[in-house]
Amino acid sequence: MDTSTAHPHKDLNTERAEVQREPFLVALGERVRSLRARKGLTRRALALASDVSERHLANLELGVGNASVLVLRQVARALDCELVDLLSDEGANAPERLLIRELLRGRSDDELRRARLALTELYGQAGPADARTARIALVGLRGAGKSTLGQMLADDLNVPFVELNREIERVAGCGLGEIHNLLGPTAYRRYERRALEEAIQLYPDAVIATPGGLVSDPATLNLLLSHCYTVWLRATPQEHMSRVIEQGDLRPMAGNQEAMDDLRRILDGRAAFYGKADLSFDTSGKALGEAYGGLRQALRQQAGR
Ligand SMILES: Nc1ncnc2c1ncn2[C@@H]1O[C@H](COP(=O)(O)OP(=O)(O)O)[C@@H](O)[C@H]1O
Ligand SMILES: O=C(O)C1=C[C@@H](OP(=O)(O)O)[C@@H](O)[C@H](O)C1
Ligand SMILES: [Mg+2]
Repeated sequence: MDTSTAHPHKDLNTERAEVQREPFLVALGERVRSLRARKGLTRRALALASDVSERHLANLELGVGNASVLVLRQVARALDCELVDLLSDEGANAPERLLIRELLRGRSDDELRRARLALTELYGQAGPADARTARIALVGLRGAGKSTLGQMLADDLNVPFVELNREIERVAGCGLGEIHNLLGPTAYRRYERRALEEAIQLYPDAVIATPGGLVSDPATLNLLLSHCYTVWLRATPQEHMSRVIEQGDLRPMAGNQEAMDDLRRILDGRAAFYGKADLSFDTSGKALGEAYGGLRQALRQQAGR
């Protein structure tokens, strides 16, 4: 059937453009328009200020085309907002978020940490202060000694030792391998959070060895920091690697240099997050017994345990 007689060519194109408009680009365009209106700028004025043609800007505002990141950055600068404000509704279109962000702007890391603690308190997410030191959680990369030193510490303090990996398997009803391979990383993180919530409920007094990747989920990290006295067990990348190999995991041997580079990158990427722990303890260059003695002493001095 020849539809072109029923629908003139131009209408078909318009219709197609309507159908094909990508909702994300439409929302992006609406945010640009709304930010521009709030500033009281005409499209022409914004075009001038951002050095983007009026036509290009019109397309952007209509959600047509796909503006480059650099063009978006120019528009954001001209609107005096962050690039992310164009991309997400959590930004400049929500007045409270905007006002809070303004209060936090330029603060030091320590000031931000105090703001986080105050918010944790305000939203009832903090555990009682004394309960926090009763629950010691060890964080760090594979081979840090979380399982080994954790078990020794629990025996010494005469409290249960909780290997969170086992709790995750219990919550999921299958092995870690199955969770990763069959259900994927998002499901894994969900089980990990649920396992930690349950462990906090079940064990007021314990030593918890956490999985190395736990710090990559901010909600789970918040939960951990607010309910446990946390200790980052540190080691050099070489020692992480040699300890893991010594435990019989020969996989990293295959491409040692590549595996070493990966390990370094993972450690670099996580260090600032592991660093949020209440205590950092360096295990490198120490025999196991010596490391344990040092950890025990640091806990007595810093946490009164
Ligand atoms: N100074 C040290 N601190 C911690 N572990 C050490 C040290 N020296 C040797 N090790 C060995 O390194 C391994 C650490 O592995 P593990 O406790 O399983 O770490 P994680 O649970 O953090 O992955 C253990 O076999 C432990 O005996
Ligand atoms: O560092 C990581 O990304 C991981 C470390 C492992 O835990 P351990 O640190 O307990 O060995 C593993 O269980 C986890 O799935 C991923
Ligand atoms: Mg372990």
